[in-house]
Amino acid sequence: MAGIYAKELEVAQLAVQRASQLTKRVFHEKAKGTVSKDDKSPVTIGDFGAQALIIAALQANFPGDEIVAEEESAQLRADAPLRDQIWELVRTTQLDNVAAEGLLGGVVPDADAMLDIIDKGNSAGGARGRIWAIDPIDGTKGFLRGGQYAVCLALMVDGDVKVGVLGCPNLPVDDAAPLTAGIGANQTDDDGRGVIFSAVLGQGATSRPLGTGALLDGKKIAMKPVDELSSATFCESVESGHSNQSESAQIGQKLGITKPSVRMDSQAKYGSIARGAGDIYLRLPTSKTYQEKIWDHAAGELIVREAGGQVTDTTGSRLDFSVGRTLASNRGVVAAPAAIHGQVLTAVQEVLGQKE
Ligand SMILES: Nc1ncnc2c1ncn2[C@@H]1O[C@H](COP(=O)(O)O)[C@@H](OP(=O)(O)O)[C@H]1O
Ligand SMILES: [Mg+2]
Ligand SMILES: [Mg+2]
Ligand SMILES: [Mg+2]
Repeated sequence: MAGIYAKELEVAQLAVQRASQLTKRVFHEKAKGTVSKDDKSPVTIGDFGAQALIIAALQANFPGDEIVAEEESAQLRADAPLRDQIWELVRTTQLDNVAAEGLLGGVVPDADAMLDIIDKGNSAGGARGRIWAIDPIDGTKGFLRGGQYAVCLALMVDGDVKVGVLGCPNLPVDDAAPLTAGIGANQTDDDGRGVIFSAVLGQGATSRPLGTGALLDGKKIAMKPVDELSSATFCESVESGHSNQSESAQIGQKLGITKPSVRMDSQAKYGSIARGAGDIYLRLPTSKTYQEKIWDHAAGELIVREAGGQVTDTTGSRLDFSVGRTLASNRGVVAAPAAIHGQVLTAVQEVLGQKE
């Protein structure tokens, strides 16, 4: 039965699959064409190329939709060699499935068209209409370090996330493979790796092997029931600048969790807890001013909720994707199975309350 948003889901999965093929090529190269953005964060030819391929696919299918994407082309317009490197990747990355490649609209006409396509991701977001959120590489620092990263795409309608897709090239295909401390470093996308997580609001969440052609069969995923909170696995960012790791350690202690946190980059954390490979994801603000970006959370948040989880910020409010390009009304993220989310949130608030 083709459900509501069936076409959006299919196009989104194929677009993420194709963009992941591009990022995988760059992942294996020593020189990843890294440049520094205004905020000093890194961006690579993989980020720009993946964004171009995803937007091209969306425009071929949903030309009236708005797009909020992380990257913009300004730096490439001032750097022809960098632009050409990206164009070469974009021009030569296709799905081996001809029908799927056709559905995505085929090859972008030329390098200038590619720059314009990248800039189609400049929507201001908001509470009205159909808006896609794209993070072409989430966890760019992990991507550069050889850790986890994710290609992320979500559709919001009137400010609500309806469809979410995450491509995680370096995660094991096996949903049952538990998170271990090593999963955030020295990763590969060799055989047995690469998974797409997807969800449609009200229709549950699935995982399927990433593959390179027609979409492979998906399996329903669900969060693992946590009988004993003390044996739960919690995950957080590798980057101490992105999430306060000393507070999360105190929260873990309060909950009686003895295992150290699993640190991994990107929304691979959301996908991993959604399939029960881990249990809790904490993202604790490191500054009073930083606003989380909608593309860093939209897909993962839906996937976790559709797998039986609850996701709030540290004040207990649902994440509000309707207020623009950032989650301006939220602070941090607390994601856990619905049955224990309240307990986790209480511990979070006790620890954060101490520093007020
Ligand atoms: N001070 C900060 N606090 C929280 N998140 C931050 C941050 N500075 C950057 N980020 C975001 O953290 C994301 C990565 O998350 P994680 O640490 O979980 O891997 C980055 O996404 P990109 O890698 O797409 O730029 C970036 O948007
Ligand atoms: Mg970035
Ligand atoms: Mg990101
Ligand atoms: Mg990114």
